[in-house]
Amino acid sequence: MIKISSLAHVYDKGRRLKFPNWEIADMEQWLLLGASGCGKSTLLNIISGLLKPTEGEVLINGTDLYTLPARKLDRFRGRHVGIIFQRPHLIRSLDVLDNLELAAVMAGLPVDHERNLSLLAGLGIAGLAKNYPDELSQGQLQRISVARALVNKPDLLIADEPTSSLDDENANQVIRMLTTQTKDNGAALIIATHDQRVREHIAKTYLL
Ligand SMILES: Nc1ncnc2c1ncn2[C@@H]1O[C@H](COP(=O)(O)OP(=O)(O)OP(=O)(O)O)[C@@H](O)[C@H]1O
Repeated sequence: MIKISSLAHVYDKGRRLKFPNWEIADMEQWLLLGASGCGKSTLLNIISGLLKPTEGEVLINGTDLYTLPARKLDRFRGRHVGIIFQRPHLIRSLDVLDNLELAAVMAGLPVDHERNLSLLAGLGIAGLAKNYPDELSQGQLQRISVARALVNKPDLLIADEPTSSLDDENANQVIRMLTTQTKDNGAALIIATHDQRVREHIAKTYLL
């Protein structure tokens, strides 16, 4: 279960961004909606352990994220939270499979080669395992980001506008992958989006 309470954040010279309390039960799937600039990416960064909020708490399975020392927090995030950013962040000098394997290594987990290949196959991109990021389209990179976020079987998968660069067919495939893979892995899912195609698939909404 994920719980945020009394959260607020102030960037240098910025206004105070305040976030309503939120409880996400195991395996629940949520949309995070709100107008541009209202703080969706900020909230996702806070929940995923990347940005310490000015006020409030984030509990993931009973662990209060921001009481952990930095190294423990990094490791906790690597094991429990999968993140898909607006733009894919892949290591250019590593091929696709090595990028997936790096996610496990960084979290101190063993590499599961078969699982990584089957994640790629599930997204229809098994043939790209040995390609380098520079050789791939935006849509292919986005699907690889989805696979990489699932490598460590996270409790929570967070996706920030995961379908914005995809055509209908690829968007549908990614939404299906996100919703079914998170269920199969017992993970909760948060998707921040403006994309109507995603809104049709997920019932619960947190509005900022
Ligand atoms: N690193 C930063 N430093 C200072 N201000 C920031 C920073 N990141 C975001 N902000 C400000 O905080 C507010 C919320 O930004 P955020 O990116 O979280 O909104 P958002 O809802 O995700 O927007 P969008 O839908 O356009 O991506 C905005 O006013 C933005 O300018």
